Amino acid sequence: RQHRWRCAEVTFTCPEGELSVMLLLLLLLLLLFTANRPKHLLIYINPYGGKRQGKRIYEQKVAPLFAAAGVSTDVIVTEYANHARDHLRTEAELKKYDGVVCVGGDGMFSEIIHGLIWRTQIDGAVDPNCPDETLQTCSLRIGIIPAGSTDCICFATVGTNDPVTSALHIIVGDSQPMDVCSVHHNNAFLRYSVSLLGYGFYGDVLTDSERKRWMGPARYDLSGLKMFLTHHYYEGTVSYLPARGIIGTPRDAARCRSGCVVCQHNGKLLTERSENDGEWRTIRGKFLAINAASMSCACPRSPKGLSPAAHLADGTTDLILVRKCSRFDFLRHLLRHTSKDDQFDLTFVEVHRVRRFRFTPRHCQSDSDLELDLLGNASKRQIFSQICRDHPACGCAPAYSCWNCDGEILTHTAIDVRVHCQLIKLFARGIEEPAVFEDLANPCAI
Ligand SMILES: CCCCCCCCCCCCC/C=C/[C@@H](O)[C@H](CO)NC(=O)CCCCCCCCCCCCCCC
Ligand SMILES: Nc1ncnc2c1ncn2[C@@H]1O[C@H](COP(=O)(O)OP(=O)(O)OP(=O)(O)O)[C@@H](O)[C@H]1O
Ligand SMILES: [Ca+2]
Repeated sequence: RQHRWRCAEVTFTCPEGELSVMLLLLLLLLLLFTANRPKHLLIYINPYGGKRQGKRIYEQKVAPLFAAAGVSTDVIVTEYANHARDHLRTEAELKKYDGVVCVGGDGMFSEIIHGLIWRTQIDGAVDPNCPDETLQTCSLRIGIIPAGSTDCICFATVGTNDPVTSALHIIVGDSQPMDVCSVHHNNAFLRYSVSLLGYGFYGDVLTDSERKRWMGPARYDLSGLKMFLTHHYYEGTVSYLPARGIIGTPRDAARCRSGCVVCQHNGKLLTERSENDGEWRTIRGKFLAINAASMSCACPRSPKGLSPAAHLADGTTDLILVRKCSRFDFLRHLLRHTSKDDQFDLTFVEVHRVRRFRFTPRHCQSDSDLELDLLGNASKRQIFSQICRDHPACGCAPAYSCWNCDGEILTHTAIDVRVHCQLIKLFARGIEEPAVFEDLANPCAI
C-alpha cells in the first residue's frame, strides 16, 4: 500500500531431492547473472539529519535486511558536514563497490552526488568548471535511506519515505536514471541540483530556517509562514533555452512513472541532438519566486510537488516564474500545491520546460546600469533598497534574495544553469502506478 514494500518469506516444497537442488541452483544463477543486484556497498550515515535517527534507523531496520540478502557493507558515520563528499572525492576506493548509499536527507544525498560527479569528471579528465563541457555519467548507483527533514528525492523516486522500502529497492538492484543541473557563475562551478533551485520565496525560507535547525523539520513551516507574511519580491532578468522537439509539457495530466516513456524518448533524443538548438528567450520583471524543478519535488508537504508533471530523467527542468502579486493570490498559488487544482493556472504564474537558463538580479544587470547608479541617475527606490540591505531594521524590501539549491544556500545570485540528462542513477524504479500493485496483490488477476 502507498508504495511501501515489506519482506515476505515464501516456502517452496518439492517432492524430489534432486529436483529441489536443481531449482535452488537455477534460482541462484538467475540472481547472480540476470538481476543487477549490488554485492558490496559503501554506506554513509548522517547522525544529525532530520530527527537525528539515522544511525538507529540503519542499525535496526536496514542492516538486518542487507545481511539477510548477503550484501556486504563498509559503513562510515559522518563526523562533520561534507565528510561524505570529501571522502568520495579523494579517498574512497570506488572500484570495490557496486553502489553508494546515504542515510539522511536531501542534504546528505547532495553531498554524495557532489562527491561522485566531481570524482567521475576528474577521473575522466573533464573540467567541471566549464559550463559547456559534456559531463561523464556516474557508473555507481546511489541509494537513499530516508532520515532527513524533507526527503524529497527519495519520495519523488520511490513514492514513499520508508527505510525498509528503500533498502529493498537497493537489494533487488533497481535502477532509475536522473537529470542533474550544473550551476555556474562566471565560468566557475558552484553546485549541482537535482530537485529545486529556488530564488525569492524558497531561498528566503531556507535562509531563515537555517537559523532554526534545532527545531528539526518544523523549521520549514515556521520560516514558510514568516516569509509568506514578509512577502518580498525581487527584480531581475531570466533568460532561458526552451526544450524543443521533446514530448511532454509542464501542464500535462500524465505523471513521470516507473518505466516512463517520456524520459526514455527524450533521453534518446537529447543524446543525439545538440542541446544548443533553439533560441534564447528573455523575461524581465518583479518576482516573488523563481523556481526550477528538475523533478516533481513531491514530498509529504506537497504530495504532487512543485511541478507535478516534471520528469526525473527527460533532460529538462521546469522553470516556474511567480510574478509580484497580492498576498491573497500568492496564498492561492501555495495552497494549490496541496490540492488537485493547477498551481500554474493563475495569471501571475508562468511555467516553461527548459534545457538551460540564466538569472541576473536587477542590481547587477549590466555595467551601464551600474554606471547610471554611480552618476546619481538611479531612482530613489533603488538607492533606498541598496541602503536598506545594510539596515534590515527599517523593514523595507531587500534588493537580493539567494538561491535555494536542493536545500543549500548558494553564494551567488547571478547564475547559469544547465541540465545534464540522466547523469546519475539511483537504486529506485520511479513511482509505480497503483494498478500494478492491485494486480500483484490479487493472484487470480495475474
Ligand atoms: C498554506 C500551505 C501551503 C503549503 C505549500 C507547500 C509547498 C511546499 C512545496 C515544497 C517543495 C519542496 C521542494 C524541495 C526542496 C528540497 O530540495 C529542499 C532540501 O530538502 N527542501 C527545502 O528547501 C525545504 C523547503 C520547504 C518549503 C516549505 C514551505 C512551507 C510554506 C508554508 C507557507 C505557509 C503560509 C501560511 C499562510 C496562512
Ligand atoms: N556529522 C555531521 N555533522 C554535522 N552536519 C553533518 C554531518 N553529516 C552531514 N552533515 C550535514 O547535515 C546537513 C543536513 O543533513 P540531511 O540532509 O541528512 O538532513 P536534513 O537537512 O534534516 O534533511 P533534508 O535535507 O531532507 O531537509 C547536510 O547538509 C550535511 O552536509
Ligand atoms: Ca527533468
